[in-house]
Amino acid sequence: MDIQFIKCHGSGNDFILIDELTHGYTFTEQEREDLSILLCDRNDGIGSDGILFVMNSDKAEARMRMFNSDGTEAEMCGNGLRCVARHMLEKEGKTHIAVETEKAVLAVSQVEEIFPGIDTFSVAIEPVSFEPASLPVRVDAEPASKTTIPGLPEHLTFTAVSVPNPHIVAIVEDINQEELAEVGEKANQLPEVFPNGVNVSFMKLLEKNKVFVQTYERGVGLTNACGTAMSASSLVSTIHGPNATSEPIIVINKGGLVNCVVEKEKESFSIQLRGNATNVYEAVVQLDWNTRTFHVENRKDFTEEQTKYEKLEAYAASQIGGDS
Ligand SMILES: N[C@@H](CCC[C@H](N)C(=O)O)C(=O)O
Repeated sequence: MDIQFIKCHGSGNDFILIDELTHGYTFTEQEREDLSILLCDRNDGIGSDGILFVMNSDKAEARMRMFNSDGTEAEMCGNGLRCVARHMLEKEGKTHIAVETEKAVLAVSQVEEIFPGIDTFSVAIEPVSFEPASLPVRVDAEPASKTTIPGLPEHLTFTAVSVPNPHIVAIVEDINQEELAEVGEKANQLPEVFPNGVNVSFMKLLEKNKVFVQTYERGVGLTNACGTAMSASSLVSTIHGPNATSEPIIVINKGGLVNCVVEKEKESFSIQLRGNATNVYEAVVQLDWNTRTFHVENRKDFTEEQTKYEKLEAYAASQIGGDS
């Protein structure tokens, strides 16, 4: 079978985008899981943090399903949704549309550049909930806000929030990547606390409305950036940190930067996540389903986009010079 795909990224969180809608692919659930494990492999596959499947929707211009590199499906993916938004906006020739995700139909649009030369896309991150059952998380504190978590190091306090995939965020003085990896792994081996697993982020407050976030992603491990984690962290920084709602919060990450705007209406929160959606190359996977072997053909690189993105990357790196 030939499968056309686009290799793309949001803040260096990289994906294989497969448009089932346009190409008329009809994968089974098992095939989507198998494709994710096979193609995302960084040693023997194409290598990526996950696969974005673009599908038909009765409620919106398209539906996005996101599978992590271990083959598990996530409720939501912020960086991935920007890539799907770009793909669909270009396809439809529009500046704003809606995309169906597992828990909500979300508005996506092209907006003002967050960095010179970087086409920028904004996606709504909702529903947002601190309700422990929404992650779920099982701890004594309800909601789990700035609390220690049994099984995780006692010097760290976490706030748990679903956006709507599950996140815990700790505000730290300095980000220790090795510790984040250990805590992330451990948190995902605590089914009595996190029955569905959890994405774990460390956030360093850099200055008012500017933070640095790194994430251990459920189903993947440490990634360059996680869009929903940066959204969840921005929200936490308005509650337990100095940052403001209704103003852009710059989130520096290992792969670049994004802006998050946290909106509060009565007791409800929603977040706008704004950032790049960069195409790296497009190609075709020639896959033998029987032997589970494949090779990639007809690769076309989007070199100009990469060059522009390198400037953003260099700027972001300069903002976190001393951190791991
Ligand atoms: N990197 C994504 C989130 C992907 C899903 C996550 N690993 C999960 O299992 O919840 C993002 O940009 O939000």
